Amino acid sequence: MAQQRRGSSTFTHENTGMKITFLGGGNMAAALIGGLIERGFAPAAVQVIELGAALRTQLGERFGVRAVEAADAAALACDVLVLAVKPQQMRAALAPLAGRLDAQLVISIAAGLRLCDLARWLGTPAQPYARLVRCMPNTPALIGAGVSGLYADPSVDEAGRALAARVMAAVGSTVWASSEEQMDAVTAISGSGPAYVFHFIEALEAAGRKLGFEAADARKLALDTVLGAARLAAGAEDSPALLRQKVTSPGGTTEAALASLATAGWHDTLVTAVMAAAARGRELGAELGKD
Ligand SMILES: NC(=O)C1=CN([C@@H]2O[C@H](COP(=O)(O)OP(=O)(O)OC[C@H]3O[C@@H](n4cnc5c(N)ncnc54)[C@H](OP(=O)(O)O)[C@@H]3O)[C@@H](O)[C@H]2O)C=CC1
Ligand SMILES: O=C(O)[C@@H]1CCC=N1
Repeated sequence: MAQQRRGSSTFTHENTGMKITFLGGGNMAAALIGGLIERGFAPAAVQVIELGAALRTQLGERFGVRAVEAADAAALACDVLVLAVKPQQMRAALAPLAGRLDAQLVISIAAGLRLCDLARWLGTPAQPYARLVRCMPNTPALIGAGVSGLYADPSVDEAGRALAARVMAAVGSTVWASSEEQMDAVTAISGSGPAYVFHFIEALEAAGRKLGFEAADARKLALDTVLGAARLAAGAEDSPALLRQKVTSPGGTTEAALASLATAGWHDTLVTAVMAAAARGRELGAELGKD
């Protein structure tokens, strides 16, 4: 996998001339739109096609973007179309677009769905639409701290690949996958990953409550520990394993906790959980693309 540094340059419609439309305006689209706008992308260059009326109003009020119920000509007059509906909703959502795209770069952020199936659904029987990139972002994109995996259809040219990377780099760091199969692994590690970390924070917070802290203090202790440890690990030359050892005094408190985690099989349980997520991604792709 090739890694890229987090981008932080000003990214406006005026200086890129780029228009971006989202199909689906839910959690992940909102995180990406919020991240792009926060980093200087002009709201006037962003459109959303979203079925839910309440969500359309909310997106308009929150971000100042144009939100429409169906893919009208204005919505499709974009450079980048981001497919951000649930995998199970994708085929039906793409049906009204089939055969209507010409040069737009299509970025799918859907878990599991394979490029070959998206190309079929977006194109015509005679001509699948292959200007497609699979990306897997995560919700910290909302604060510009996401990480995204990308994999482009081999037919996508260098300009198309650079455009996809530019969009995702505006909301965090990027990693190119070397095969499409790796996208299910990215989904399992970093796409779903924030949920594992939030779950860990919940558990640390629950322990704080059990040990007598008020809710606010228990949360602060848990959150600042995760934040500080992640920042330390990100900036350190030492590996996470070495950093862990440096916290663990022989015969001390950390050793007692880590022994308890080892007895519970915590490390292997987490690895198994990530494998289950990757397997579910593969299964979704096979299930939803089978005909
Ligand atoms: N959430 C996450 O952390 C991440 C999600 N993803 C991927 O992002 C995609 C979106 O996930 P998420 O944002 O969580 O899902 P959401 O359900 O929050 O968002 C999807 C939105 O699309 C709407 N929608 C459904 N069908 C259509 C249609 N035909 N036209 C327009 N809008 C439509 C849905 O409306 P309604 O609710 O009424 O159906 C919903 O508001 C998924 O494919 C997921 O795999 C990727 C990375 C991380
Ligand atoms: O749970 C899911 O399927 C999506 C993909 C990665 C994060 N959320």
